Amino acid sequence: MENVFDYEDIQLIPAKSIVNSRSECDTTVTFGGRTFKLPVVPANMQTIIDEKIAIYLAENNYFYIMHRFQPETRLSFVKDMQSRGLYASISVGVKEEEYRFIEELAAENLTPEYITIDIAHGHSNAVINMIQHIKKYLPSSFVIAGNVGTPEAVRELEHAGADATKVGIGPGKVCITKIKTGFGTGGWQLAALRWCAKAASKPIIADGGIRTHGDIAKSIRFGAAMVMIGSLFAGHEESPGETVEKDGELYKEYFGSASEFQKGEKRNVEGKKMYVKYKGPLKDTLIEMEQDLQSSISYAGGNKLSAIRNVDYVIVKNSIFNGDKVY
Ligand SMILES: NC(=O)C1=CN([C@@H]2O[C@H](COP(=O)(O)OP(=O)(O)OC[C@H]3O[C@@H](n4cnc5c(N)ncnc54)[C@H](OP(=O)(O)O)[C@@H]3O)[C@@H](O)[C@H]2O)C=CC1
Ligand SMILES: Nc1nc2c(ncn2[C@@H]2O[C@H](COP(=O)(O)O)[C@@H](O)[C@H]2O)c(=O)[nH]1
Repeated sequence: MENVFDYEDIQLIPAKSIVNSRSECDTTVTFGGRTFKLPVVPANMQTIIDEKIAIYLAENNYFYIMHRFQPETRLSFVKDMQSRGLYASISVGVKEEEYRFIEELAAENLTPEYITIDIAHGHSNAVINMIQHIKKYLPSSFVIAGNVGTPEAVRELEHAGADATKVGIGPGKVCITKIKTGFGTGGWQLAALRWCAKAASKPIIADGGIRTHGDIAKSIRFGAAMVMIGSLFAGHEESPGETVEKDGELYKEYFGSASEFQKGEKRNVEGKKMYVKYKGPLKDTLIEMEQDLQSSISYAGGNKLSAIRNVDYVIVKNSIFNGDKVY
């Protein structure tokens, strides 16, 4: 493939501003029939989201996807969210018991508004069958399928009935797939996103590898409708991970969904654990993300997110950071 690059190799080129203040720029996005404040979703991982955070995000018009690692709580989670008048957005895997879970939801007349099929190698018959099963039992759920890293995979999952696909195999901060298997989009996630987006006829979620708020704008430029983020959302006051103190500083744990910490065993491990500096309240990060994205929109010469989609860009061969630290 020609033109392989990643987030840090790209700079978007400014266009004449049409706003008098960045606060005029609208960062909202419509995804699956609902409008959200930001085109951003915290990763559906156990150290990133729990029920309390899901409620906060839904109540404040942010998109969320609950993880699938406490399967016994999912049915009551859907009930609880919907009885509060909130949307329900859950994850499933592809094992046999997940088929029964979908049937159970249908039998109880519970239709989650969003269902994400969350497996490592989403270009598979296992995912295609699960998409079709969900569409048969819960036809009005919006189905997100992944993860994938090629246009063929996007087309096949869309053709099977997926309403959106999630792109990113191996670019994550706690991912070791690239090292353990030699495969994935790690190191060229942004180019893979562009490649997949050209083939897509439905929305794409860019998943993994976001290290700065500017990377959100770059994802939008290269075809993402939504951006899934793990590490930037780890380490908050509300984050579910364990908090530890080291040399007088607070840190919180962040581990991969395919790590031995998640799995409880050392089989097919493709994730690791790290400690992230304590960041304070989640609300502050969401506000900063919104302000930074408003600024991105203004540099794009517009007042809506869509302005970013058309900007020119350059590939900066030696990395935009020139050895600087991000913060
Ligand atoms: N985005 C990414 O880069 C990655 C994300 N993850 C995350 O880790 C979690 C666990 O993922 P996963 O292991 O898929 O989930 P599961 O452990 O639930 O596995 C799902 C099913 O797919 C099978 N499977 C898994 N990997 C492959 C493969 N490469 N080829 C064929 N079959 C496969 C598994 O069987 P068996 O275990 O017997 O092979 C199992 O039956 C998820 O949350 C996922 O998102 C993991 C790796 C990469
Ligand atoms: N290869 C692995 N990828 C994983 C694992 N757990 C989660 N993930 C993926 O990472 C992103 C988050 O990436 P970040 O760069 O924003 O931190 C997440 O959404 C998953 O797709 C894992 O164990 N192995």
